[in-house]
Formats: sequence, C-alpha cells, structure tokens
Amino acid sequence: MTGPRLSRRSALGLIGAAGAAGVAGGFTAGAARGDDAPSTTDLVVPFRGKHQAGITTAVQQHLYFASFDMTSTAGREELKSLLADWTAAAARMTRGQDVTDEGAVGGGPYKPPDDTGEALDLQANALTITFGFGPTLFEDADGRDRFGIADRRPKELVELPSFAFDLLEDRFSGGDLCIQACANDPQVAVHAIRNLSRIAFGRAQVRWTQLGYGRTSTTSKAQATPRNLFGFKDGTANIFGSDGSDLATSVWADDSDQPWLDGGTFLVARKIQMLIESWDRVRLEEQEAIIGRDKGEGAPLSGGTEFTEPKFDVFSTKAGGPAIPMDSHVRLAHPDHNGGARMLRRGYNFVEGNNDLGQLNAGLFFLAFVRSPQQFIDVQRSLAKDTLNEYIRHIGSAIFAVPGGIRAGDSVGSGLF
Ligand SMILES: C=CC1=C(C)c2cc3[nH]c(cc4nc(cc5[nH]c(cc1n2)c(C)c5CCC(=O)O)C(CCC(=O)O)=C4C)c(C)c3C=C
Ligand SMILES: [Fe+2]
Repeated sequence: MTGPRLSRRSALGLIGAAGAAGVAGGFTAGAARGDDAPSTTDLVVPFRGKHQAGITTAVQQHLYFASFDMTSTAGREELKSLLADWTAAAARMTRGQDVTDEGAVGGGPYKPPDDTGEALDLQANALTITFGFGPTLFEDADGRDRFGIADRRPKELVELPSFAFDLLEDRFSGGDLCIQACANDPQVAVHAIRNLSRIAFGRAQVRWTQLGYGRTSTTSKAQATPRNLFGFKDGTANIFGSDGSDLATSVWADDSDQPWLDGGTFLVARKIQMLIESWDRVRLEEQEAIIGRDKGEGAPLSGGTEFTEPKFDVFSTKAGGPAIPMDSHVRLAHPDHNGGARMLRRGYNFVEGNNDLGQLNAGLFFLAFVRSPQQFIDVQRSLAKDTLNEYIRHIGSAIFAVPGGIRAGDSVGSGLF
C-alpha cells in the first residue's frame, strides 16, 4: 500500500488478507453494502452477500450498463461457463484488481494481456457489478428453449406491455442478459463492462449499452438528493437501503415462483429522452406544477420541506385547485394513487451529443428495482395523464430478473441449471 489510497496493483497484495470482505477503505462488509456507506474512491463494496451489490448500495456517481444477447451458436454449456467466468472477473474487479492474476501487464510480451489496462492505478471506486436475465434467455422470440432453462423462468418475467407515448427503438431495448456497473470513477465502470464483454467473446455479444454520468437518485440518507436534467431534486421519496420493511415489501422477490430469485428482484430499464430546450422555455411556476414539488428545495407544493409527505387534499387559492395538481408527476406516481406500489429508483443522467438542430440528445436512464414488474406497470400506466409527457419520450425499454446474492464459491445464476 502506498499511503491511505489503495491502487489497483497494490491491492493485489492485500487480497489474501482482505478476501471478499472489502477492507480496503476500512469498511466492514455490512457497512459498505448498507445505507450509509460514503462514496469514496477507495471504497470496496463486497461483491458477495445475501443480495447482489448495486441495488441498495449508496448510489455511485457513474454508470455503464450493458445488455447482451447470447450468440446464435451458444448453448447451455456456453451460458454456464460464461456466467462462471463473469463471476470470477467481477469479483476481482470489484476488489480493485485486474481480471486475472496476470492482468494487464503480467502475462509476458507474447500474448494479448488478460486485462485491458485502463483501470491500472485506479482504486476500486465502490465498483458494483450487478447481473440480470431477460425473458429471451429462457425462451427466444421463436419460442425455443435454447439453454434448457425455460422451466426456470419466473412467471412474471415477460416483456413489458406498451404504454401510452412509447416511442421505443430496438437498438435501446431488450436483451438476454444485462450487467449494471456503477462506480465513482467512470473509467472503472467502463473498464468493467469492456472486460466482461471481452470475456463473453463467442458466447454473448453486446446488444446495447448506456453510459450514465450523474446519479439521479439516492438510496442513502447520508447522500444529498441529486438533480435531474430538468433541474429538480430526484430521489427524495425513494426507497433507501436502510428501509428494511419497504425493501422486503417492494424490492426483494422472495415470494416468486422460482427459488433462485430469493434475495433477488426485477430490474426495469427505460431510456427516456428529455426535451431540454422545450423544458427550459417553461415558466418556473409551471415547471413546479408539472412535477408537483418546488424546484429549489424539492418540497411538495402542499407545503413543508423536502422530506415532508405530500398532502394531496390541500387546496391552493392561487392555483384555484389542488396545491399538487391532478396531472402532476408526483401525484400520479405516488403510492397512494397506485395501490401502494413503490420502487427503488437508481437512474442516471445521460447526454449524448446533439441533433442537427443543435438540441441535446439528453435524458434520464431510468432504472428501478421492484419485487414485481407489476409495480412499474401500474405506475407507468398512471403516468399516461402526466403533463411531464409533453417534455419526455421513452425510447428504450428492457426488463431483467436479477438473481439473489452470490455466495462464496458460487457463480451468478447457478440456480438456473
Ligand atoms: C414509472 C415510473 C417512473 C418514471 C418513468 C419516471 C420518470 C421521471 N421522473 C422524473 C422526475 C421526478 N420523479 C419524481 C418522483 C417519482 N417518480 C416516480 C416514478 C417514475 N418517474 C416515483 C415512483 C416517484 C416518487 C413519487 C412519490 O412517492 O412521491 C420526482 C420528485 C422527487 C422524488 O421523489 O424523487 C421527480 C423530480 C423525470 C424527469 C422523469 C423522466 C424523465
Ligand atoms: Fe419520476
């Protein structure tokens, strides 16, 4: 070790002692996974545990998300070996190590290095790698059970229905498998996906990817609420890592029809374009009415401060109606109007250049973890009346079952076989 910071290469020497417990930043396994873990660069988040990391983990600053399809020639054995290889590499990278012992520079000059090297000298940066399985892994579009696992498909793992205003594009949608990599350094997240894609060569290939540069939610009360690209605080009413009973009720799919999903959850991903230039011409008062919260503090328009519960029956003389308008986002998304449905949101901002008119291609990569996809479906249907729809477009969509935590010596998805 070279002082308080732990570099990728110096981390190698520590592994025997630290194991998977993640002592690099001085945090124990429980503290690092839990609600109040600070987002430091030298933090190691334990890869193994009851649940996969990257769900309740305090949201890191950067995301690189990849959806994969198995190649047309791959069968059951290739899927099994891929998941085992991904698990081994992910366990190492989350500890701040190269993907193998030989790594980027230790394998001699006569073969391509095992690790691509761009994360050499970077620390673990709270890297989490979270795996999920799409409906097409269990049964493809032609109804074929390519991997002999059709009877392991959770009955709720089906493609999402169409919603009002959907403008979905295939190039941002679907996938047999997904990997969510989150870290406090973008290069660490990109390195993880790049190396896992490389390991998949011949067995699975990237279908689409998404880079997220700034978190738009928080899962920890120790984190400040971030802002989305419309300038509003996002994540105020989220489920936090410390909300044990809410996690049990709304996130962990412990009662599904598939035992391998115990400790797991469902992940809904939506790529949502935000019409920034149109939004920026909207009066502040109207922006706040559309969201249902004030822009400065994030307090509900019914009064109070950021974490005050919204009161939907408060009347505003100025508005001449409910203080939180009937067609506002917060009213329509609130559990009170969706049979109690809640979700753990973990989305990221994206900006991807501009169109020919100079308008930004920007938006929210919405990620939500739910016990049942129906929770998302109910809320998204309710949002059909949302005035926010004038300023957003859903252009990508995918759903994945996220297996429970990976135990010592085990590989992700071993319960499928
Ligand atoms: C179907 C689920 C949701 C989509 C899609 C969605 C898109 C979306 N949201 C914002 C901005 C905000 N959302 C806020 C709250 C909020 N949003 C959802 C669900 C979806 N949002 C829920 C369940 C909630 C919480 C409702 C509650 O319990 O009060 C807020 C307020 C702050 C907060 O609580 O996070 C903002 C702001 C945008 C811009 C957007 C699409 C681009
Ligand atoms: Fe929202």
